[in-house]
Amino acid sequence: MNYPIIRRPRRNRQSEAIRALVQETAVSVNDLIYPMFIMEGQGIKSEVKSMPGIYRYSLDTLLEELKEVTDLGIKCIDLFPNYAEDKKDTFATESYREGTFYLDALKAVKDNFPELALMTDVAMDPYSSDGHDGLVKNGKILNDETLDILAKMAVAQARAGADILGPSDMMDGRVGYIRQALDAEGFTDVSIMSYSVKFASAFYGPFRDALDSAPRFGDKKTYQMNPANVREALIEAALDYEEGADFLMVKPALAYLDVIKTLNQNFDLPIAAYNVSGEYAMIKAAAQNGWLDGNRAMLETLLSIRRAGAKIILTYFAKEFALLQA
Ligand SMILES: NCc1[nH]cc(CCC(=O)O)c1CC(=O)O
Repeated sequence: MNYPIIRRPRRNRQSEAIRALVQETAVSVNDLIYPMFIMEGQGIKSEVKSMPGIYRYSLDTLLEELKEVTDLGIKCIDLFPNYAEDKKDTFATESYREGTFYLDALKAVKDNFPELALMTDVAMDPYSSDGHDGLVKNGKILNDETLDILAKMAVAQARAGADILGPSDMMDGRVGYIRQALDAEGFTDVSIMSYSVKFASAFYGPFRDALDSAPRFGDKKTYQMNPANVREALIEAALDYEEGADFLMVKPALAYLDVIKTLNQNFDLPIAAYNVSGEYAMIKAAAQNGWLDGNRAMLETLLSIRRAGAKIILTYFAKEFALLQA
């Protein structure tokens, strides 16, 4: 046969060395934020059932774990508190009261690991007896009344040493409101990574197990976005940009790679994506059953999120990824 093949893309795939030369995207441990869970107590390391390899720590065991995590080169963690049911109330009072185990833990983490960038979540759900991200009245989630609580929470977390605050509540106007509250208290250097485009997703299930924070009634569809929408994502992102966010986040990641790409093309701020609990659980479950190669699926997943345009990935795989590189 005499058909002339002029362009042979396979030439650029013929060896490991050449493949490395032409590789367009890479994942580095520098890109990763490791979400971790803390609870009150001592000597606790309790595995989250739906998230194999992920634990709820008490402060003492968390500090031990952080030694390992930081030695592996992880530079940022996002610390979520698990509150006992009897500490929760309508107003999420524990989220900003001085001397709570969580705020004290933030201080301790910062004292012990001053180089570590410490991120926190700003939303009412782990502290709310209604399990919602905002204040509930007569079955409705109130927007403007929630902002006051979020601002108190944000200032308390900043005071405790948080470097990056992650408003994950999806109330309107919260980034600007929190920015103003932080600046008024002198925390002009504390960053805001806004959960700008957060969808009402089934993939948060395991996280809500970890924190016992599932909504007690209804769902989150009046504040989290409809998974069908991407043009609306531009509105949310533009508002957060104007209100002073330092990073824009898309959450979840895998079912929303097009949204990540759209944001990356339209905004010059660093784009983050949250590879959420359900996305982690799916790969873990399949790997445990021997249905796929967990490490390869992890690497491919992280790479796809970077390729879509996220510079930063919040992922429960952070430690495993770092261990593989080490
Ligand atoms: N507002 C709280 C919050 N912050 C991060 C997640 C989910 C993270 C994950 O699934 O890994 C949630 C849950 C939710 O909105 O219901």
